[in-house]
Amino acid sequence: MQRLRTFLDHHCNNPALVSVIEGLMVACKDIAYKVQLGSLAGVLGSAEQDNIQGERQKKMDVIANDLIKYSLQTMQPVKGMASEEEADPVACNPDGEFLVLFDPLDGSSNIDVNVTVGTIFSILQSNPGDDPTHESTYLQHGREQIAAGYVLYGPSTLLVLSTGNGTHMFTLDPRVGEFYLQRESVKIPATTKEFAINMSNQRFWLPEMQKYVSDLLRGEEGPLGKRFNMRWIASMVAEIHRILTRGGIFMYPYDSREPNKPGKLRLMYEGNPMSMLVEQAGGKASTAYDDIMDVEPTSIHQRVSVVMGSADEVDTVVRYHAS
Ligand SMILES: O=P(O)(O)OC[C@H]1O[C@](O)(COP(=O)(O)O)[C@@H](O)[C@@H]1O
Ligand SMILES: [Mg+2]
Ligand SMILES: [Mg+2]
Repeated sequence: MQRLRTFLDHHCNNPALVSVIEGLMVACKDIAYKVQLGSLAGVLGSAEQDNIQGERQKKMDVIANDLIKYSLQTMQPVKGMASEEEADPVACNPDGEFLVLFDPLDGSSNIDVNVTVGTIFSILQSNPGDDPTHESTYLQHGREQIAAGYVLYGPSTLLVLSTGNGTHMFTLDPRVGEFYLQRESVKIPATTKEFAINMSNQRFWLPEMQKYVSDLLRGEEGPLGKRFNMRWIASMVAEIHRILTRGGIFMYPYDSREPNKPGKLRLMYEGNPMSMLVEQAGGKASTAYDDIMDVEPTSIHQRVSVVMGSADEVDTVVRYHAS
């Protein structure tokens, strides 16, 4: 079995990037340990405060954010960071070369019911002279990511990673504290019969999305000509992991509940890194109109409509929106 470090030494010819990924994994192993202990470590429940997005934080959102933040601040190659749980970017080493954007705990509404959550991260190259306290420093297209990944805290702790050369899965052996290669160059099947969407928002979707989902629900009797199965975990990391493992389509589209926002999920630390992992595995990632990684970033907490997974099914959704 190949250790993460050995794999990275062979597949990533950027030692500074390897050291950042390894440093992130030290923090993520600590998060995994605390998530596993749960109430025994006193980490469940609400933090009784809201984040910048007006969402109530869980204790574990704050703990995970602090663990990653403090570890990035000690890494020489990291110039700055932006997090879902931080209103503003945080400066690290002014001479660093990388910017790290992250969602410290995705799906955190699941933490109190012992369902899978995860950490999502995106790594960008910084330009010399850029100010790490300025939001504009971080506003690069998804295509410019040099690495993206997530760590899944489920029955096993997994790292799913791309440095631009395929998407690879690693499993943590908690007995020795090492990640080992589980699957190299995963491929998402182009077709699927499984979809994931929060159906309770149906009446708020655009008519095009309503039409697609209602055709899909008609199964083999409808125009899509096949019977679909549905899953909704309310944890994007867990849904994308299922899709990377066996295919499927995941959607959190625009809806009219907050008409001025393009969607619920965040572009810079949810949409973009997941899009890179999905595309590197042969899938597609769209807003229903354009590729997510081509969306022009305007703020670090920007929202985006998300349709990603099996390529043929994403194409079908885009066709419904083109007509
Ligand atoms: O509760 P809803 O509206 O179904 O939203 C679920 C979605 O929200 C998220 O939990 C948002 O992420 P956070 O938990 O990091 O805020 C996604 O993981 C998930 O897909
Ligand atoms: Mg999230
Ligand atoms: Mg989160």
